[in-house]
Amino acid sequence: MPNHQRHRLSKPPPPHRRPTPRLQLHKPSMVILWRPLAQHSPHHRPRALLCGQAPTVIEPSTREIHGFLRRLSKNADYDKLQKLNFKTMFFELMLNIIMRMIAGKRYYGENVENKEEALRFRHMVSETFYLMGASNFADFLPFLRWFDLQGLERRMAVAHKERDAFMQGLIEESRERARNKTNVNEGEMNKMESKRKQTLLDVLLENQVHDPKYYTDQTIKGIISNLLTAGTDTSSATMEWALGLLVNNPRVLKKARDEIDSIVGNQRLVEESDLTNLPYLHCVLNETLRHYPTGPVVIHESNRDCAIDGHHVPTGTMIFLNLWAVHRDETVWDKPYEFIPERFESPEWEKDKGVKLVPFGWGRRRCPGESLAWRMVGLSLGLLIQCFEWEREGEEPVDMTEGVGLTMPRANPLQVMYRPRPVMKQVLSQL
Ligand code: HEM
Repeated sequence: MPNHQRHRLSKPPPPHRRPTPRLQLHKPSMVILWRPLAQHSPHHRPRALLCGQAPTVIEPSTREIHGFLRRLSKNADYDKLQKLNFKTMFFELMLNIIMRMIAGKRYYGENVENKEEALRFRHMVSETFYLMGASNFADFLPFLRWFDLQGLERRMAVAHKERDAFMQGLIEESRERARNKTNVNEGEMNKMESKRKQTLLDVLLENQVHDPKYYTDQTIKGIISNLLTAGTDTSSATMEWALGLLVNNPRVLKKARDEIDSIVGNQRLVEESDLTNLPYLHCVLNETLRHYPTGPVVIHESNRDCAIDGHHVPTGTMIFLNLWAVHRDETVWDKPYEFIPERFESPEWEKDKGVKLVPFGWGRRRCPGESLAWRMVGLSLGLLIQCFEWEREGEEPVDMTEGVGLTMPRANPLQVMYRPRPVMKQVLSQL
């Protein structure tokens, strides 16, 4: 940790008053500690929503990923490698998956139902993500807020209003559908239901009926916004890093493909239920998230006095945890800068799980979307490996420079050579 940051830690109290250390962190993992901090409410949070609603999630995401494969293979040449610039492709894929889960809608790519609504959504997303990553001088010198020199405060207010109106529109639509459902007879209802799966919004509005004080419209809008902002960028950036790493490491790519070929074969596509039988793919994802944790800095607050590395940390201290540094700590990892998925194959690794590798954070604020991320990213990556050949453009490795942003974006869009695998031609033609 740089000295200018270290001196901000308060001095440890005398040994007899030192509390037992609660956070066991390696040196480079601590960045900044300071206090005090505005209290946030530890109110009950509906974590179970992401784990418990699996059936509504799986099917739309699989369909969405199949659509993505179709687009990649449609006009591709099976005999010749061609260049592919991913630009925002994975980001749009993840947004479509998550919006299908939330509201049964997709706003990117082919067959978008409501073009005008899609345009509004896309504008809202690009503005939100821009503002999330923008550096506001007023955060460091609060009096500057009065002048709003960068115009960010005004833009944030406008964006918030637009987002709120958009989300409220989705809530009203879902509410209207629920109302119609209660007004039709059973036969008609079965027909309607077979067309449309229950969405997360439907579930949240059902909860509102039972617990209106907690599930207000405001809370529901907050939950949706949170899922959209926390779940899309992180997952799509992980996909981009994973594919870049694989293209730069053909040995690993081949091993992952051999595993898929031997377990799943070439007569059908990888399915979500296959993921548990593909341990090497799992290792590849672990190693990707070790190199590029797409939530690289996690912010927690100490809820009681504790000690970190001998320094007293009082209650209410805001703690910045640098996961990127934890994952590259030479005292913890063997050859931390090399891409070696095999390191997660050793039985030793089982003991260190959740201690050395923490891309989803830990504790009660740990990422609630972890299992969804594993399924979305694991399935997408598995299918890309199964269906296509991937190579770098020339002799030079794919550029892996890290850009600036909250979720460790690439500095430059991922650009690789690809072609559909001839052995998968029949399966791909049926998509
Ligand atoms: C590879 C993909 C992902 C990574 C690396 C990731 C990583 C993280 C990390 C590091 C945190 C902070 C945890 C902490 O404070 O200890 C977090 C929080 C969160 N994540 Fe994820 N995440 C991913 C995907 C998702 C997905 C798919 C969703 C849901 C759609 C999601 C929803 C959330 C939410 C709502 C929070 C905030 C939790 C809170 O504040 O208590 N994440 N994520």
